[in-house]
Amino acid sequence: MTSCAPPRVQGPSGLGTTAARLVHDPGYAERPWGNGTAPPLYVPVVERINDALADEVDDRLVAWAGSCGFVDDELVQLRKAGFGRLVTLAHVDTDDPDRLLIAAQMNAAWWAADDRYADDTEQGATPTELPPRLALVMAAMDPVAPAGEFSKQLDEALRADPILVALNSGVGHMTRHGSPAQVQRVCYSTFAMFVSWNAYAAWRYTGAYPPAWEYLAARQHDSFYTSMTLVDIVGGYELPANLYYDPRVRQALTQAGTASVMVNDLHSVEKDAADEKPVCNMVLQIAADRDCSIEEATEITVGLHNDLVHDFEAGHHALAAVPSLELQRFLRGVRAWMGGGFEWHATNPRYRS
Ligand SMILES: CC(C)=CCC/C(C)=C(\C)COP(=O)(O)OP(=O)(O)O
Repeated sequence: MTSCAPPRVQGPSGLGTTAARLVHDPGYAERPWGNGTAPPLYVPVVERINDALADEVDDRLVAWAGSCGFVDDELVQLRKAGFGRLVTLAHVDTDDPDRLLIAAQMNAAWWAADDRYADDTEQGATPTELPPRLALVMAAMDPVAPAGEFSKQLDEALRADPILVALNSGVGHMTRHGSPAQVQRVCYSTFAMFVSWNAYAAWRYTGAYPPAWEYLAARQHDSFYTSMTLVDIVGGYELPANLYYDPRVRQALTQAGTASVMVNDLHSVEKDAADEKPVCNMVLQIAADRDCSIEEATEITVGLHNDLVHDFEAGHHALAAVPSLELQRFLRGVRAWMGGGFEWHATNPRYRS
């Protein structure tokens, strides 16, 4: 019997991968951030800044959000957040605003769910309501099979909340551009992310916050890995599932996703600490664990971030030997996402205290 599975990854490993650290790759740079007092972050360089394209995507995003039921100040805040700008910085292998809109819609909707259901007490997030809300999000993203009289009430619930409408609509748009395997990849990494959100909710509810190692393990699934699942759909090609899930590729992608979300934690310390139920954050968990200052915990988090990026870089170099154009394009796309994600956080009003 012949197999139609793509070849398993067999790039070099071992010494060659660590040697990559010794050679400076011009695709990366040390960048100052925040008020400039913390050590610099080692990040991929930004490959594209195109404000006109970003504005176009943001215009389309805000019009779409209005059609999902977001109103007035919510639309103003959405525009200000600049998710169109984020995806234009991060997804550099297309200039097509309709494809970029897929990523803008999904990121805006994920962020809205995160703020309103999980993190932001002022916006109505409560730990005890989170799990059932997330169960409905899953139904909005991955249609529940028709169930006679029970479907009517479900449909009403899915239409009653703009976040659910947005996630349903965003997946619909993604489905028009991506294959079934790609779409389910996005859905299931979102659902894994929700397990971490539920863990944070339990920690915030009991007040028994996790040690840094446990938070970091949860953060791997609640990271920009989820955003990076969109790289090939937005780019207009498909990385086959058996390459996407190859352990060495997966490790590189989780390193990239976690590194990028450490950039978020570094920029969010004040915002996360200020909530009446403080939001888990690597800097805050390290400071609590080690009874050290925020400055020291920041330095440790920067070190962790930089190690993750160096490890991604080494893994990327090792995987360069794999004869798959899609894999090479995807890894370049993930590298670009990290660079664009850094630029967005460093320049976004959401993270300015
Ligand atoms: C993939 C994605 C955008 C998921 C939503 C969850 C999310 C907003 C992040 C992974 C970013 O982390 P965090 O919730 O800490 O973000 P803010 O600091 O509130 O911007």
